[in-house]
Amino acid sequence: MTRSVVVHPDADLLAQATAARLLLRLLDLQSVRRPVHVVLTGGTVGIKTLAAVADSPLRAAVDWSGVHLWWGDERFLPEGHPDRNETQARQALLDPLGDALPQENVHPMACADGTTLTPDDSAVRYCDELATFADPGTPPGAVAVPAFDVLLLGVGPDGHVASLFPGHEGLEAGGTGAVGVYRCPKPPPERVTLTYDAIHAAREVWLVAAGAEKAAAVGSALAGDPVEKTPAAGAAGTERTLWLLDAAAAGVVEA
Ligand SMILES: O=C1O[C@H](COP(=O)(O)O)[C@@H](O)[C@H](O)[C@H]1O
Repeated sequence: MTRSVVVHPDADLLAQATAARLLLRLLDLQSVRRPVHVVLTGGTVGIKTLAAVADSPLRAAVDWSGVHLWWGDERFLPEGHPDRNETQARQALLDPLGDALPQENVHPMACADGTTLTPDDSAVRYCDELATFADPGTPPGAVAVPAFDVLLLGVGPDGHVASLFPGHEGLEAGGTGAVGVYRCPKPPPERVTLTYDAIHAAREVWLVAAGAEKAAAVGSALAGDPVEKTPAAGAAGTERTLWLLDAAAAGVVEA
């Protein structure tokens, strides 16, 4: 597995460069395999990146009927809630893609629906969905998830990725692809997240972070601090782990 760090001048250029990188990666992948599985992230740069994908002329070169979209985590809120990562991703990218992206290729985590459905229930449903698309070659005992081609992760100022928060439940969840998490330090308190087992099944993990408030967490993760302190330190793909930063998150101080 290779790990690289790429630094861009600011958050806008980071989002545009990440979008261009993702679109070119999809084009490369589509010349060798189908379907391609991509995991989306929420968060500031994550959604900015999706908007940049929608705005790029390169988006027309991708065969979206061969792309499946998943989420790394979700805020457990009612359907259409503006704070759901899914809602924000739909507005930024999925709606602009329109019919080019078949709805059956879109795999959101189940919403709070006003019944007794819990984040745990939503996670169980997601595990079932993940298992449906798992590689036939998944070894016995490994979690049944697709070998995601690109898994995008935002990084919180506290070093959280997906909804894996420092010192919080979910960090130790193993043997399953997704879990419900409760009492999260960042609102909303109830969420659903992929586990490290699912993240580690990805071929490529791309961590995107912008802003000086992320610099300490990024530095800690790159230094290899324990995941209990900095969950981002534990995010890695089987083939490649790519850190995509703006200068402020990289701790670059202007002279
Ligand atoms: O709550 C979340 O936050 C993180 C990071 O968000 P940011 O706004 O600080 O960039 C995000 O990666 C995650 O998907 C989301 O649910």
